Amino acid sequence: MRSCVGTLQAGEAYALRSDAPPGLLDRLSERLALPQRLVDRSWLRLARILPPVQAHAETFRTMPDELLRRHCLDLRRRLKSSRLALPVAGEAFALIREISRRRLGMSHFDVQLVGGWAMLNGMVAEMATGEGKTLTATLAAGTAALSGIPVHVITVNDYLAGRDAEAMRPVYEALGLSVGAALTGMSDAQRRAAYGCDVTYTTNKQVAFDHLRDRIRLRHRNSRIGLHFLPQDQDGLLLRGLHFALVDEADSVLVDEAVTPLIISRRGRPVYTPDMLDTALTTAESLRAGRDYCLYAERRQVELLSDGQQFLARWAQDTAGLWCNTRYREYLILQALRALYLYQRDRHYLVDDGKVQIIDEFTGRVMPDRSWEQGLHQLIEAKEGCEITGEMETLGRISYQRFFRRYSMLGGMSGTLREVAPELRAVYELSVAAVRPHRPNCRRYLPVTVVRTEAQKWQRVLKRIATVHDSGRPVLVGTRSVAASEHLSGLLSQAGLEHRILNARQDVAEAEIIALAGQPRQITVATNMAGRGTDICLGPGVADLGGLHVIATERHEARRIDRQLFGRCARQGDPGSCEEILSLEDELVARQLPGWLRGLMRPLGRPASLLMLTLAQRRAQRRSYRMRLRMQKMDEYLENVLAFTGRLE
Ligand SMILES: Nc1ncnc2c1ncn2[C@@H]1O[C@H](COP(=O)(O)OP(=O)(O)OP(=O)(O)O)[C@@H](O)[C@H]1O
Repeated sequence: MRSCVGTLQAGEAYALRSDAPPGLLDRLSERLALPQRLVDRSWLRLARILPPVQAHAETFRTMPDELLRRHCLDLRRRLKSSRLALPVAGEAFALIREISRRRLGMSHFDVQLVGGWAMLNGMVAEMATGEGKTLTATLAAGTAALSGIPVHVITVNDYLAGRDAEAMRPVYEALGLSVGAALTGMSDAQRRAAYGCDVTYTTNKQVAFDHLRDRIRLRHRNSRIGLHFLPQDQDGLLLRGLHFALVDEADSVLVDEAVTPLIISRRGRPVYTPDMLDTALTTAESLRAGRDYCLYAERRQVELLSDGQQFLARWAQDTAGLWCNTRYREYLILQALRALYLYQRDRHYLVDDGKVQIIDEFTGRVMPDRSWEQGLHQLIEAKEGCEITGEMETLGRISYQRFFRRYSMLGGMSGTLREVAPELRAVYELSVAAVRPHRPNCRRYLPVTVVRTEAQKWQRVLKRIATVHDSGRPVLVGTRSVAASEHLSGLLSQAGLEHRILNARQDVAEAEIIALAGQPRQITVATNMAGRGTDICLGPGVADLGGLHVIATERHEARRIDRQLFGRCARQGDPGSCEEILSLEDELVARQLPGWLRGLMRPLGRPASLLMLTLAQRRAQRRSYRMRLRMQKMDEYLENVLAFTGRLE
């Protein structure tokens, strides 16, 4: 086996592609392109991988292990010289398939071969949830790595990255390839070793931060020539450059998460004293909504009205110091209003061990290193009675859009890509290939239930859980916040229904909870942590009873995320069912639709309620899209401005 550690050598290039933003034509095509047009035409072209794989299948099947290993060495040489051309790549796919059959007991299906070929050709493969993307990725990652290209397999969280690296390790090792995982909490040396492997499993946050750290270290040699001739002492670098990235859950990583720039910062001294923060909070509390200020929950913004400004001006006459400065005073009070009314404990953040920890809205996990900017974090700390930390000072900044454009080769996969196909094309020059399912999907969608109040909703949910539980089937209930999952857990305990709960507060036993979630009569309540990527295997006899039943208790900002939750059931042709039990008091509706519209439509019954929910979701999706565009423009602006004043990485 090859050595696992291969840090960057002096004189070796730190591979990087130009990250120039897309031009006018790309933007135009994003506006005009219909998702379907981008998606479907590729199937026939991609299916050309099947004949060469079949041609080698029989030979490899009868080859003893030792001979297969020797053949592997020969193939590596030919892959390098052929630059991943179809016949040799087909042979590599056949070899990986045979090794996977021997080591994992799973032989890639034809549709997975097509998916793997799409990824190797720089496309994102849309394969339905449960179609086996983890195994499919070994084809593209293994073939590229055999040809000498370092591969990063990138996913959304540490649990999935670690799980996939371990699950697929036997295949890579039998191919003579080293495999590592670069995860949160590892030392620099451990992560460097992981990036030195032929195939590295990691998360988008980890790899982008590590690249940003490298760039900060290389700040004085940002030119492409400078990166080609690294001096001897550059062994402090973590990565070997950005060669080939295979992005799992590509819509989440490349689209949803692209609204937040990655910032490396260092904790500075506190800007505000605890007294100042307390004063800001008590003064903000004495203002009245509607008269002094207006809350815009969907944008998480507050506007100070003229009555509020006058009230603060009068109040400031009796104070001293910075409060006498109008701009400063109004700014801090606005931040205090946001901290008080727009950021909720157990929904947007947790208080753990006396610290405020932000919850990632998409993954449901805590982000231990993150903090809000411009006094907001400190105001929330004061609100919760925590110790006040210092403000963060920015050392380096990069957007995901810019980061992923720097890979020499980019491919990916997800179950939910259609809606974002034009955006992927315009921003990353990626096309989507729709891969057919291996077996027809047996998922049953039960009718949506919409009730008026939250209390009614939880009663319905409880009733449904009890009914499905009595039938012997396992149930997975998805909630949008830690608070909601704990509320439902309380109700279940009162009703004497044994259950398990998976959320940002209780993530230690994640693998064990997931392993049990498909067993007969099991009830699992989970936030988004049990969304993407989670593979719930059915226990004995469960398929005969109808498989896993999924209940969604709230809609997400994007329909794609709801579909990911439904995708936990009915995988690989298994039976399974899902339903939504929603209320008109759910946050999505309250945030996205004005009160008058909700009042007008409420008496009109179920069709109007459903329409409201769809409208609310559409508005939220459009808003996120606009935010991403703004983020991209901001990125371009910063790049232009900093070209004169010094770069931020
Ligand atoms: N070729 C195969 N033969 C047998 N089982 C397979 C094969 N491919 C995948 N599986 C099984 O199918 C299940 C689903 O696989 P996996 O979790 O990779 O799906 P996925 O497409 O990544 O799902 P999601 O979209 O939810 O992330 C796993 O239990 C896996 O072992």
